[in-house]
Amino acid sequence: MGKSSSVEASSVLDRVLVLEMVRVTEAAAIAASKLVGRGDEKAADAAAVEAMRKAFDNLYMDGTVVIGEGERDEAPMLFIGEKVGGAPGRGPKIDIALDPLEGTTITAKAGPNALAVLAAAEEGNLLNAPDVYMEKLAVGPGYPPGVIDLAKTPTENVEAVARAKGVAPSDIIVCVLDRPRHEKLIAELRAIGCGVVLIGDGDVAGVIATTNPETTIDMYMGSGGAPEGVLACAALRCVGGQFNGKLLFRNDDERARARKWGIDDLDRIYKLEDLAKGDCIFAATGVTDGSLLDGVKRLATGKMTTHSVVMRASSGTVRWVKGEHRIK
Ligand SMILES: O=P(O)(O)OC[C@H]1O[C@](O)(COP(=O)(O)O)[C@@H](O)[C@@H]1O
Ligand SMILES: [Mn+2]
Repeated sequence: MGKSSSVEASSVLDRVLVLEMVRVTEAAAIAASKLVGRGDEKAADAAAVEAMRKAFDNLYMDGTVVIGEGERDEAPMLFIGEKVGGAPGRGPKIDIALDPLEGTTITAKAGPNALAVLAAAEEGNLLNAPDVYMEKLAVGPGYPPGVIDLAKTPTENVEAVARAKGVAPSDIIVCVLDRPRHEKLIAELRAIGCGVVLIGDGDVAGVIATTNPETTIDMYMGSGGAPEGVLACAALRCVGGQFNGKLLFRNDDERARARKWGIDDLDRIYKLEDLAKGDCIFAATGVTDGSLLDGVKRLATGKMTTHSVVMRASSGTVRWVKGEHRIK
């Protein structure tokens, strides 16, 4: 663990068949899609979890969930530490970070950008992030290393990105989760003239949006789930971009959780490679239409379509996969 060279690490992931990961996110997205707009977040999440759990059985790997639905006592399936994959004790040892339904509320309300998501890496390469909040700061590819710095103010970060992009700070577009806790941040950004794209939920898609010029989003700022931070980092490792993240603790119980997962420095600012290092795979399937992917569509022809992406850090290959499935 940790000591293998990147060549060895790559061959470990090769054996898992990168493309097979898409079948897992497809299964979760299809299951959740039946609950789109039905107002039942829990049912949608449960459907995605169950389908993803089952789909893992078809993969030749000895997988361990390192980021999942919660701790063993609070999640019946896909809890942290759960073994997944069809070759326990035999197949390659893979760590899995997952969010079978990223955007439960979005799904319940039929909003944009709900995804089924997972990341896979060689054992030890994904941060075992506790289920606490994380302060996030991200920018897409093409900027000088270190252009963003969470130790600096939002204004300073916008100014640095604007300078590097050769535009005025007021030309910078920042994506932020629409939450009362972000009032001050939003006011600061608007005071310097930034465009603030407020999203209701789904910061995995929000962070990844910085990598796609078509979204016009330059930066991502604000706090959201730490597990979602690690998932987004796995994607940025594949397509480029920079990320800073800092765990936020609301009480001693959350601090104790972090220590339990081996996190000693509670004030650390994590960079991209601290959260997802070495080779890794990121896969996602759209549940509802969004900036990254279209959602699951049931057609009158008796077919349904899915849209997925699977990418890999070592090669930088990004594959867009359109699936056509028979409706059973
Ligand atoms: O809603 P909160 O507590 O602000 O948490 C933000 C987190 O919730 C989400 O918006 C949606 O998370 P779920 O997958 O649990 O529905 C994430 O994208 C984000 O990181
Ligand atoms: Mn989520």
